[in-house]
Amino acid sequence: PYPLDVEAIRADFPILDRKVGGDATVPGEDEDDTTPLVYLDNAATSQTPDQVVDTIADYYRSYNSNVHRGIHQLSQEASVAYEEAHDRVAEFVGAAGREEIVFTKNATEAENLVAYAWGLNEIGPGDNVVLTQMEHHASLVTWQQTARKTGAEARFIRVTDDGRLDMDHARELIDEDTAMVSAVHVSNTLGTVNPVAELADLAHDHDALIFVDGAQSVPHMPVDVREFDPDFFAFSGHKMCGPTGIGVLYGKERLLEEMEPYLYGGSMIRKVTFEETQWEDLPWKFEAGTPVIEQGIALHAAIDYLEDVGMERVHEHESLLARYAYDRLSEFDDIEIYGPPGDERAGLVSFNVDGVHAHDLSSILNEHGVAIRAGDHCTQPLHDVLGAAASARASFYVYNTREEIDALVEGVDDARQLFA
Ligand SMILES: Cc1ncc(COP(=O)(O)O)c(CNc2co[nH]c2=O)c1O
Repeated sequence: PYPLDVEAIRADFPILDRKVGGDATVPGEDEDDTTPLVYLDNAATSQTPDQVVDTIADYYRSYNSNVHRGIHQLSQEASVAYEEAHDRVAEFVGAAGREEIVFTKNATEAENLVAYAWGLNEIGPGDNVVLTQMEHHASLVTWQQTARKTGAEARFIRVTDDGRLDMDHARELIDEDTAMVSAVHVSNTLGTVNPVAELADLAHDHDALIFVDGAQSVPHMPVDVREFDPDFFAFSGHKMCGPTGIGVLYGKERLLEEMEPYLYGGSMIRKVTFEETQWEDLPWKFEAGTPVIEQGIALHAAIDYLEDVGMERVHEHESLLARYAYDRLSEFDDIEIYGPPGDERAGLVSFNVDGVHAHDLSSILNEHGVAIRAGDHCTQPLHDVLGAAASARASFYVYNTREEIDALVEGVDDARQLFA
């Protein structure tokens, strides 16, 4: 049995009834020799339930308007919905309120916002920024380039052979010259869940800030920033049943208040004269121009959907699938699985099959209707550490089943036979 009602959840995602392969290019057309879709690429992007799609359609059908309280009913309705979406996100991650929640277009932009609006002004020669070897490019490249521009040193906490952070090395690297620690909460390649509370304590003990990348944690487990006290925290709506085009930056109000905006224009101002400009209150100061209105309202609906399922149950379900996938793939002695053991990881498994390039494996799996990700998962330096140019990654969500993992394993076995 599963900790959640998978069949009821699957009914909310019509895309999961898709047939792929054969000559079906769109549903309903000639569906001979096609196979049912098995969607196992959720770390890249999740699917979107009817409840969220309906929310988007309803917005455009009945109260689409620009926000910031135009003097007409549609704008009032859209403004309230957009502002309340910030309140809902704040509640979901344990923030104090909407003034600590900035909507961006994705998690990558959230990282860049802090690098530009805080990093370029606060980091200088002699400082260092401490990252980890398992960072996604959204944080690794952003802080690597910020260090380069400011004359600071970029340091990288080592990953151990079983895919965990080397915390002794972290204690060595984080010192009195550390300005920022930027660490991924859950690795999108290894599935490792990092000790972010311990990292935050290390940073704060040295008067450094910490930015935690929550893109792979917020969608998959209960997250409360009050439990690990990050100064900044980022995630994306499209990985958590929401639409593309929205990310979230959580920042401590005190820090966001002190920071200068780095995108200027309408909506983010209170008063403009030819000589000077006064900024709008938080969080609007960091939301220049027409914001991600529909996306914010849809993210609110996505959070309602996930909370209705229950984040504890989401986490339990994915842990069960991760263990099952890890155990099934471990049956083959020519498969290398990256990251910690099956019972100590988030809901994804990256691996390689001896003699089969990840891209070839992915295309063979596609013929089986199985969608995984193959490549470097925007963690190229980590793949250098792993000694692999690419890896295959299966990643799970609330609507996946053990039978879908069996289909994955069957396709992997076919590929092994083909290339053996
Ligand atoms: C840990 C992590 N951080 C940041 C990002 C960036 O999120 P975005 O700004 O919404 O793109 C991703 C997306 N990861 C992936 C995107 O596609 N495959 C992936 O593994 C991620 O997994």
